[in-house]
Amino acid sequence: MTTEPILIWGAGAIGGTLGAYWARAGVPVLLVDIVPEHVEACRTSGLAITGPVEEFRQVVPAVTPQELTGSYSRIVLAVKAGATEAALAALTPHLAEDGFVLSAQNGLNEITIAKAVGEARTMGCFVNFGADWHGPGEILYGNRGAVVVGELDGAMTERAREMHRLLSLFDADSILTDNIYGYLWGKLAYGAMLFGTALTNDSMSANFADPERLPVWLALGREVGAVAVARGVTSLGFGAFDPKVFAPGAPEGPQVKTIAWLADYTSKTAKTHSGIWRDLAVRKRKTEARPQIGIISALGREVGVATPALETLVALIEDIEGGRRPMAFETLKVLIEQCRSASTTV
Ligand SMILES: NC(=O)C1=CN([C@@H]2O[C@H](COP(=O)(O)OP(=O)(O)OC[C@H]3O[C@@H](n4cnc5c(N)ncnc54)[C@H](OP(=O)(O)O)[C@@H]3O)[C@@H](O)[C@H]2O)C=CC1
Ligand SMILES: CC(C)(CO)C(=O)C(=O)O
Repeated sequence: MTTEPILIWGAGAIGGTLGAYWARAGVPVLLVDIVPEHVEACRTSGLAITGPVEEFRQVVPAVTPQELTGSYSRIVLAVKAGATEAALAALTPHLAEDGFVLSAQNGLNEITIAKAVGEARTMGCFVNFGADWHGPGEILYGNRGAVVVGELDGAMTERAREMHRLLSLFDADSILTDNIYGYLWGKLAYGAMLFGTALTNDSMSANFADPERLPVWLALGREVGAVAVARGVTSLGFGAFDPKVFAPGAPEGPQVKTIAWLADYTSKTAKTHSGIWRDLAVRKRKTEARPQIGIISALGREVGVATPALETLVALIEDIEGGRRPMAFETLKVLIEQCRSASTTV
């Protein structure tokens, strides 16, 4: 068994939680993060994991990118999508020739990573557990959620099996898949809806439970579903969320049931609001809207699929980021009205 640490690049909500669990299980880990106070807390007093799943404190070796030396064969990338390129520039000199970067992120960062380090040095991962970085050395682990890993080409390699074994130490229900892009597209359908919930200050669950907002969730699910199908992706989900119900021509009944399930599912977490909401309302910073949601419209255009609701969603999020619109129902209402009138004209 190798004693070389797994490098976790970005030790916030997702990377920090994985790192604390792995370190506690005796897996050698080294966190890399640009927040010096967080790095200092992790390696001295320890990283405190709080919340309903489990509470513990774990010292985890950690460095800033400037302090890092050496070459590593396994790098888990867990920065927000907007930081992916900067992180890749800094990590590539530390990636072994025969090593790989595993993206523990939302969106299709694997495409960017593969361009930077090569497809053969990229592995995909779908993470759907909920966590929030609350301050240096403090992470709320709000709920368990799907963890799925796989090679981009679906091959069942030894290294993918090993990452699955390691991820299973974090969550025993982790899955090894031959269709990681299917899971990533499934999360994009849910993720687009999460961006919609962040247009207001209401919780994810309150958003999904409100019948007035239903046309938005349906339109976003259908647009992502249409692009996925046109690109030949077989989307996969989690729990009772099956993104295939949003495929073109699919009946509305199962779609409505899926949103009702999401209202219930998102009511059972200590992380009541999405990471997007947190970026806007708490961290006061740009979200992953353009790299995570904008890319769906760009990929849709390539195959002749229009995505008007997704485009308006990104514009509204960017208006909030730029201080041009409030985080409030009146902003979501713009999208509700667009989606309502589109569904009556079809
Ligand atoms: N949080 C969640 O519940 C979930 C998140 N995800 C996805 O996981 C990914 C990570 O999100 P999350 O953990 O929430 O984000 P966080 O902001 O909590 O953590 C990212 C950490 O990486 C740091 N960072 C930024 N740029 C760099 C860099 N160049 N090098 C090293 N560290 C850097 C950040 O610092 P700083 O804050 O100063 O930028 C921060 O400490 C995202 O794609 C997100 O959408 C997926 C499922 C659930
Ligand atoms: C809601 C969650 C945690 C997925 O369950 C997420 O992906 C986010 O906050 O962006």
